[in-house]
Formats: sequence, C-alpha cells, structure tokens
Amino acid sequence: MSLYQTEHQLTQDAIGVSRQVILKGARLVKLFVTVGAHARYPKKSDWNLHRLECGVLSKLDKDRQKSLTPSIRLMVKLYLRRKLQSEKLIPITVTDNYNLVGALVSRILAYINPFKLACNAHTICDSELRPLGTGLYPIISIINHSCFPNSVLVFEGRVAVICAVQRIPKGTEVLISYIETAGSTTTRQKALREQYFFSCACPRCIKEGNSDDIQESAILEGYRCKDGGCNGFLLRDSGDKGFICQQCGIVRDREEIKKLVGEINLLSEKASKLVSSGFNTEAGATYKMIEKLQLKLCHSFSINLMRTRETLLKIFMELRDWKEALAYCRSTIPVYERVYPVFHPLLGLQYYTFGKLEWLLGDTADACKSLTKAVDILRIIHGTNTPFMKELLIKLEEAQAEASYKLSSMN
Ligand SMILES: C[S@@+](CC[C@H](N)C(=O)[O-])C[C@H]1O[C@@H](n2cnc3c(N)ncnc32)[C@H](O)[C@@H]1O
Repeated sequence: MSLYQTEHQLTQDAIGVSRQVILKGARLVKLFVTVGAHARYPKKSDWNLHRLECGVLSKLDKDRQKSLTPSIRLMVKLYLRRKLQSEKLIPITVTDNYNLVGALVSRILAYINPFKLACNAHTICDSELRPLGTGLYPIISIINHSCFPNSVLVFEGRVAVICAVQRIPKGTEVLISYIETAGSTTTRQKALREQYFFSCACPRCIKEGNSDDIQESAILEGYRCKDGGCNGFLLRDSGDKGFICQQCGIVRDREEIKKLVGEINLLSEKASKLVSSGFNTEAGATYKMIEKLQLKLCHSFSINLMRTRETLLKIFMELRDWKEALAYCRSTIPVYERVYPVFHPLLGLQYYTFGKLEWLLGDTADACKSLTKAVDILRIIHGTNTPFMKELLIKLEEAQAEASYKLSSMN
C-alpha cells in the first residue's frame, strides 16, 4: 500500500461517529466524520481492559490465535470495552457513540463474523500513508468501491475524511477504492473477490477482455520484446510456444521466460530475507540484480519492476545514499503517472519525495517543480491547513526562495 509501510500494528482504535458535515466546493466535496478517539482512562481501567482482552484471546485455540488480524483484535477490544463500561468499571467517554455504530457493531461484534469485520474495518494511516492502527467507521463503511473512484479516504489524526478527487455531480454516488488500483483488471478483480467477496463492475472493470484492457494488462504485468529497441507488448501465441510482440512480431520463447522468472523468484526470496535481517547493503545489491533481470523480462511500465525500484528507493534512503535514491525515485514516476489517477495520494507523495531528494542534492530549480506538483495533488486531498500540508508548503516556499537567490547570484 504505502511506499514506507511498516509492519501493521494495532496501536490505536477508533469508534463511533459524532458528526457528519458535507462541504461542497467547486471541485471539492468533503464528508467529515468525527471519530470517537479513545479518551485515556486511568491506569486501573486500562489494566482491567487489557487483562480481560488477554484472558479472552488466550482461550482461543492456536489456529484461531494465528488468524487474529488487527481488525478482529479491535472488535474484541470494543466488545470488552462496552462490557466494562456497562458494568461501570471504566468511564464512558463522550465520543463512544455505540448508538451510531449500532447495527454494524452488533452484526460483527465478538468475532461472530470476521469476514464482515475485515470488510468494514479501516486502516488508519498518517498523511504519508504509514499505518497507525485500525478503526471502525460506520459512515465510511457505507461507501462502495470503484477502481476509478471519485473520492479518497484519508485521516487527519483519527478523523476519517472523504475527499473528492473528481467533480461529483449532485446525486452521484460517492465511491472510494478498497484496494491498490495499480494493477490489471484481472488482478484487481481477484483482490476484490478474495478480500471483499464481490465482482466489480466499475467503468474500468467492465472493459475486462476488450482489446485496450488486454493491451494494458500486457504492459503492466506482461513481458517486454526481445528486441531491446522495440517498445511493443507481448501476447501469448495461439500454439502456446511463447509470446509474440504485437509491434514487431518477434516471438519470445516460453522456456526462456520461465528461466528468468525462476531466477527472479529465487533472488526475491533472498532479498526479502536480507531486508528483514537488516542487511540493507546486501539487500540493495540483490534488488539491483532483480532489477537487471526484470529489465530483460518485463515491459518498461511493469508494475513488478516499479515495486523493485520502490524497494530500492526505500533501501537507499535508509542507507542515506541520496543519489541512488533520487535515481530510483525518478524511475518510478512515469509508471506512477500511468497507473494512478491525477489526484492520487501516492503520486503526490512520490513527487514530494522526489522534490526533497532533488533539493538535497542541490537541484533546487527541479525541486521547485516537483514540490509544486506534490502541492497541486496533495492540496486537493488534504486541503492546506493540516500540519502535513503546512510543512510541505513551507518547504516549497524555502526551495523557491533558494532557487531565486541562486538565479540572482548567477546573474
Ligand atoms: C464496506 S461495505 C460497503 C457498504 C455496503 N454496500 C452496504 O450496503 O453495507 C463493503 C461491501 O459492499 C459491497 N460492495 C462495495 N462496493 C461494491 C461494488 N462496487 N460492487 C458490488 N458490491 C460492492 C461488497 O459486498 C463489499 O463487501
């Protein structure tokens, strides 16, 4: 999901809804849902809740314990919290609005229907899309999915904000995306069926199987032409011997592709072990080998290649090798622009990272351009008043001041 995603942890819960305001601007419609943040209760009641939670969870058999996702833990916590509140062992806070959570909670409380819960719980992220916890947002939970959504869900602290990223005519349904939308129609449909149990019929998905959709899938998830100078996409030949370039007609042998895929898989296993053991330098070298093989195998707009480069960006940022990080960040931008809509948080954040790296390496003029792009995208999503946006706007102003100073001293 996020470029800098850390391990998913249940560090916060959020329940209840106290207010719903719809603001309509020329391009912006925001549905603000104020969410009941957990008030800090005294240590003793904290302990009461924790003791009960541990007691309940330890009674589950091992298999069930293994399947305890953050969403299920959240439900257990909510259930016990409600119980302790009804027994007056912990205080009810003004934001614990169980009436509004009502039907949703009663249907899925107490681990009765974990699938329904997973469909309705939301991962709370910060403005840089790093996950902070899991929350139950009843109003947000009535919003349906589209792979071409007119809105995005972001969080301001624990407040869930639905922000329009397209003009939404009156009476039109507000839609968000439940999944990572960068992917072929087949991949997106598979994710939606497996995680949310439905087939999507959005404007992107209804094109599944038509020639444009087949071409886009082959570019994003298929192979490159054997001729390095040709940018064609490949489709399986009817005899199933290999894949034919749709531009120049050269056939790529199935066995050769299989061999490359095997080598990449082996290296990927090794690389992810190196990352999890903290051997970043070795991991960087291994991911570079993967990138080299993927450049032979995949189309230049390949999502797999993009993911490898995202990982390399992250590794080189951690190694503080800004030059390498900048190069990898740059290489991801054309693919981001292809796979994400204009006002997508990930695209905005990638421009933000790009601008910061350019600035750090002294390319102030280009940094201004990248930071301006980041602002243009992210202000639609976050407005201009959040701490995150204020920081970005200050950075842009400083970069612009530095660029004009540099220009005037050159003159
Ligand atoms: C978070 S709920 C959304 C609200 C739900 N429609 C309701 O009435 O409660 C998620 C569920 O809604 C349904 N859903 C959401 N988007 C859909 C879509 N585009 N097409 C079909 N079903 C959808 C799926 O059953 C999914 O598991």
